[in-house]
Amino acid sequence: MTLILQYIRTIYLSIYCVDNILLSKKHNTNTTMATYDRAKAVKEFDESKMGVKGLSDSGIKTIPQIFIHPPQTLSNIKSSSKKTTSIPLIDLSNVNSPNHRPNIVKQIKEASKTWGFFQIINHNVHVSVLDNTIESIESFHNQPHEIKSKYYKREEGQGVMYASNNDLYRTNAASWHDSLQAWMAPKAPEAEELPGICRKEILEWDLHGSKVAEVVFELLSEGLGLESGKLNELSFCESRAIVGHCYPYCPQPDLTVGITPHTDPSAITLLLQNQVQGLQVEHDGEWVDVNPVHGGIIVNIGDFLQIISNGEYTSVQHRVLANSHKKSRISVVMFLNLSKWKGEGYHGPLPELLSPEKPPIYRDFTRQEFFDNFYSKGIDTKSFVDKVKIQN
Ligand SMILES: O=C(O)CCC(=O)C(=O)O
Ligand SMILES: [Fe+2]
Repeated sequence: MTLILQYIRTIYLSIYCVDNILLSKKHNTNTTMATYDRAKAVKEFDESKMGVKGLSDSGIKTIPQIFIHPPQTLSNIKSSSKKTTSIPLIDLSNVNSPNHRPNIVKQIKEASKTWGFFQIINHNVHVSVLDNTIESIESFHNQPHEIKSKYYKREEGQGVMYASNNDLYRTNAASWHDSLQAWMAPKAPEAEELPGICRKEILEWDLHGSKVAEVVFELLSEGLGLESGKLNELSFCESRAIVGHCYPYCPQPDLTVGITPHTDPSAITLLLQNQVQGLQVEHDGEWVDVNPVHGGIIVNIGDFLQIISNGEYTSVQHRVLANSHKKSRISVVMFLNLSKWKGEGYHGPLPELLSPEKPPIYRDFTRQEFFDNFYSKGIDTKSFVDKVKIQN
């Protein structure tokens, strides 16, 4: 995923914006109109720098062809999600109480195994911090074209970016969302490049979110029967990327998607969302809605943790439907990633988890291999996990 690409190239913080032109060029979908020049249409859209929000605000009644997904992506887009089920809700209020902690660890372990997703409440971050972060991302996306377009960049490796159809989310058709992305790291000089309109709030959430992530990693370590600090030793919390998505109203939500099904390459991801529904998680072969819980923080397991936990935890596919509500859907995602620049070395299932009864189900791999993989592919497949899986 391009997150990882950025990760390779940008040690410190940057914000960027990209679109899926490059991929669109590679994956020109067949079209019934022989005259339709997809690459040209994508280029024009990109050069307009208006983003999906701009298109939506212009009052269009039909979406441009570049956003129309092939039937295979759309076939189950309307599949009714189980209304009675939802991802586990875990209350962290007594997380430091020796009486309650084992039960919380048990819940986290179970959720990470069966769902790959859970939602935490009473996590010690004031709800106003979460609300302000979401609102500031919304304000960024609501800015007039003249201001927002200054941040619009699509070349990889560039610093500041606001995104339309970020190529993190590339697929063979554009998806109906814009993003603003920030790389966070200690002493990041590029923090100055964050747009003024959401800078303060992003930095605030970065501070609190990192602490939440540390606690979650402790609980996940304990769930694996490891020392509490084991996963934090791998310093995922030092390599953070924050992405502020905006899914504006889509006039034809049955023809496109907000984000195509994918798993995250991170160790874990923290996600905030406003009250507009759209995120779905695959569970038992069905798509289940992730209902907004005010003040909740959604956590999901990424591919990297699935591998190093030797499959104890699961990185699960999720997607976002195109937004049929008039109000924009906003989500703020914090990826806690493997650090590219922390030396060389091999990764793979943690040796502490292996025994003759529990042999490794994934082989070891180098950091380079991990990053090269995400550099070269989109987010639509889970190929790295499949690639390192030991076949027997
Ligand atoms: O917007 C969302 O709720 C999901 C975003 C997501 O899956 C991602 O950025 O990887
Ligand atoms: Fe994701």
